[in-house]
Amino acid sequence: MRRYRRKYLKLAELPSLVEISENARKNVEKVIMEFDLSSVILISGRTSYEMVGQKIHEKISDYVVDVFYVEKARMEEVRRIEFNLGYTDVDSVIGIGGGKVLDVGKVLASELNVAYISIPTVASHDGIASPVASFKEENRPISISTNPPTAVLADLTILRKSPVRYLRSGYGDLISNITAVKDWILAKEKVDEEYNEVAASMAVMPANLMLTTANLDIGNIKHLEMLIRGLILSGVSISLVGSSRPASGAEHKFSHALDYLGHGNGLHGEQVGIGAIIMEYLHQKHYGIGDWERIKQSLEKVQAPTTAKEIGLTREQVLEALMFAKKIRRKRYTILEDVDPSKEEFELVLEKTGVA
Ligand SMILES: NC(=O)C1=CN([C@@H]2O[C@H](COP(=O)(O)OP(=O)(O)OC[C@H]3O[C@@H](n4cnc5c(N)ncnc54)[C@H](OP(=O)(O)O)[C@@H]3O)[C@@H](O)[C@H]2O)C=CC1
Ligand SMILES: O=C(CO)COP(=O)(O)O
Ligand SMILES: [Zn+2]
Repeated sequence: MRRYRRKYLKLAELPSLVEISENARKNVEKVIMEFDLSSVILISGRTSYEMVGQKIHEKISDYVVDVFYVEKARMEEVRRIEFNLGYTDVDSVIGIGGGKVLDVGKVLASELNVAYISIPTVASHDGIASPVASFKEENRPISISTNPPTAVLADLTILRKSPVRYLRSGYGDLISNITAVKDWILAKEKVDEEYNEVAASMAVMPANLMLTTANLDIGNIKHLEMLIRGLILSGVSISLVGSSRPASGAEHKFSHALDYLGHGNGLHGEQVGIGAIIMEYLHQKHYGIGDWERIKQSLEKVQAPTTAKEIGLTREQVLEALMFAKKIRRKRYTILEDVDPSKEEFELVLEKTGVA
């Protein structure tokens, strides 16, 4: 009898409202009113509050019942806020900040079962609109499933002024969807995994669009808008299938391995960008599909790192992480499971691609 495989077939919960504009920050009160909210918890970081949050807070102070600063991406922060809230009536959480703040806000809103408004002040990965939070517990990275944000307000004026290293990281996370989706197709073909064409297209098309954009410059408002739209679509593709499958393949296993081993100083998107060069090379070599040089050149174009050294990694550490990556999330079938590359093969890939 045929196995029931439709694990992704369920009613997807998606953000109800997404605004990407140069003035999105000015529409927070409008959104609060649209969703008929009255008791807002504001979550921010010290810097993001000073740079962005304070002004928004002043405008919506009638609705805000409490403000919390997030220091760490940990469950302990969620518990601290919940403890301080006690039995306060809350109908929404607004997160204003980087990934750390947005992830804590996401978990908090999910636990309180209230609306969540995500206002990114840096865009370093697709977590700005996804139902995934990434915490570090006892020095180990873990991915937690949450509800997706109810609304995402991405203000291009704020993001254009944010530190460019984070935008470059966001670019790496978007580009990494190219190898993530190749791995998903591989899993469909080799182990009959359920595949969702709509989610795959949402994840990979914006990445391909960026790869083919002439004179790519993420400081240019139009290109920045494409990047942010791509990251949001990537997050929504995850919501659509209830799994990070469309945006996380072998290149993410490599990044998780680096985090797990505590190697280097790269941001998530920097690590998966380099991972994408390596995995694209392997796809090209073993199945004749892909163009690793195009991925490398596009990362270079936005000045994102393409070598191990740039993110504080030695060749040995990269090799260790690549071998360790095979042990991460074994059920997610990727090129690592299909080819099971040896250390010698990885050494060759690092040399050929110039990664290390
Ligand atoms: N959910 C997901 O899918 C994923 C989540 N992650 C997680 O996300 C986190 C990393 O997120 P990331 O955004 O890279 O880093 P952070 O959230 O740490 O934010 C980056 C830094 O920039 C500061 N900052 C924020 N906004 C501005 C601004 N507009 N101008 C200047 N400085 C600013 C922050 O200060 P302050 O905090 O004081 O405001 C912080 O020091 C990690 O916890 C990681 O595990 C990583 C990958 C995927
Ligand atoms: O980073 C992510 C997608 O870009 C989330 O993926 P993970 O489920 O691998 O943490
Ligand atoms: Zn990612």
